[in-house]
Amino acid sequence: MKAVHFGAGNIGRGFVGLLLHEAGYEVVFADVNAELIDALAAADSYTVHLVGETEETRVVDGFRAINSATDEAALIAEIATADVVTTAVGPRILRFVAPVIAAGLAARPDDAPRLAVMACENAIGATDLLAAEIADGLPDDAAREAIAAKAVFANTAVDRIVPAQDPASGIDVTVETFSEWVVDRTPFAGGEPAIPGAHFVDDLAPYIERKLFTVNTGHATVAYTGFLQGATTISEAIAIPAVREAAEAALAETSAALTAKHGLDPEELAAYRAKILDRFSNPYLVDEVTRVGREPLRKLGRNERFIGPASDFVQYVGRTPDALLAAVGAALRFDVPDDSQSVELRRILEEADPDEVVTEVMGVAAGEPLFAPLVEMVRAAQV
Ligand SMILES: NC(=O)c1ccc[n+]([C@@H]2O[C@H](COP(=O)([O-])OP(=O)(O)OC[C@H]3O[C@@H](n4cnc5c(N)ncnc54)[C@H](O)[C@@H]3O)[C@@H](O)[C@H]2O)c1
Ligand SMILES: O=P(O)(O)OC[C@@H](O)[C@@H](O)[C@H](O)[C@H](O)CO
Repeated sequence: MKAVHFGAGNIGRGFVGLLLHEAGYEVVFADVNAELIDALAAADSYTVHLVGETEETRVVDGFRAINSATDEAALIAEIATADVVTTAVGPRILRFVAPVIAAGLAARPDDAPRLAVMACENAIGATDLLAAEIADGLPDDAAREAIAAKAVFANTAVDRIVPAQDPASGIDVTVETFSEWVVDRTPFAGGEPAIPGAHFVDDLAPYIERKLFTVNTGHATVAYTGFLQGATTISEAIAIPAVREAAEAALAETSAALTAKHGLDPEELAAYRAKILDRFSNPYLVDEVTRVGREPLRKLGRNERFIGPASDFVQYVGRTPDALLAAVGAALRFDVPDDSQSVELRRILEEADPDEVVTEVMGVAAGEPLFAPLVEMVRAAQV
């Protein structure tokens, strides 16, 4: 069995690549980072260090590595003969990997088993987005039908905290011990790929929303409020009482929305929240607030970790999500010169009208219940 995985970065090596390897796949990493690809190609194996209250190591070997910026022909040939394609490149990058996946699918024999395609990104419907990018790049409906017949696209939710790595550790990766990979079973119609580390479910929506609107809402709240308090890492930030309170309050709102919308059990959600806050406190992980807060414009989007649960809270709980609004206020103050979206956010806040920021950045229209309070948050961040 062979899997082609796009994005040999933190989660690519520390989670998706590891699970595919443990499932018995020969993993072919594809990445545009030449230094990383050269290091992977020159190595026989890399080690994943799982750190927390217990420590373990796992070795990944038998992989290959292809530079997707310079060796497209080799990558197309690999996709044409693979069983699985996964990505962990970031949602904004999916459009750039779509054409080569389309070419690999086109090169697949008509009688080959359908290729399982799963985008492992922090976004609702990331695989749908990838499938749409692939379809948009094709010349006509006949080409779209031919490609659709050769692939099965399944959405997923992936959860494991993998910080930026110390360059001194080379291609080895340090990760937390916790991990969860949930995949929508329905597109496979009974023929899901054999990945023992993945959990196939009939309805992904509650899982992805529970993950994104708890782990990632909490993480981002800790990152943005911690940044404002001068914290450098997530474990440092969550040790500050005001930061922890901000995260607990935001997650109380997201849990209430999840219960009202999906019927999730409040006690189970309380235990899930407690476990997640413990994961953020992991003293063995050095995870910087700048990584967790990266790309604030993406994180302030309509279906993302703040506005998504805030609008569900208004719709299903019927109240104003004050704690989520406060977290949005902190996100609007994220000022990191190395983060191009933070720089762009600062420019937008200097130049744009608050109404425009709410409609354009957050996707909330005038007249929606969240519009006025969000405009107030933007206005306050502009002074
Ligand atoms: N790190 C985590 O804790 C974590 C956990 C769950 C999900 N995720 C999600 O996984 C994705 C990747 O996150 P990460 O933390 O591993 O980031 P990362 O920056 O460590 O890795 C991304 C990799 O993608 C590569 N890349 C960029 N453009 C590419 C292209 N056109 N073709 C091929 N490769 C390309 C980069 O060179 C990099 O190696 C994101 O969507 C993130 O939200 C991350
Ligand atoms: O990857 P992002 O930028 O969407 O979010 C940053 C972190 O919250 C994220 O990478 C978490 O570490 C991860 O989602 C944990 O499963």
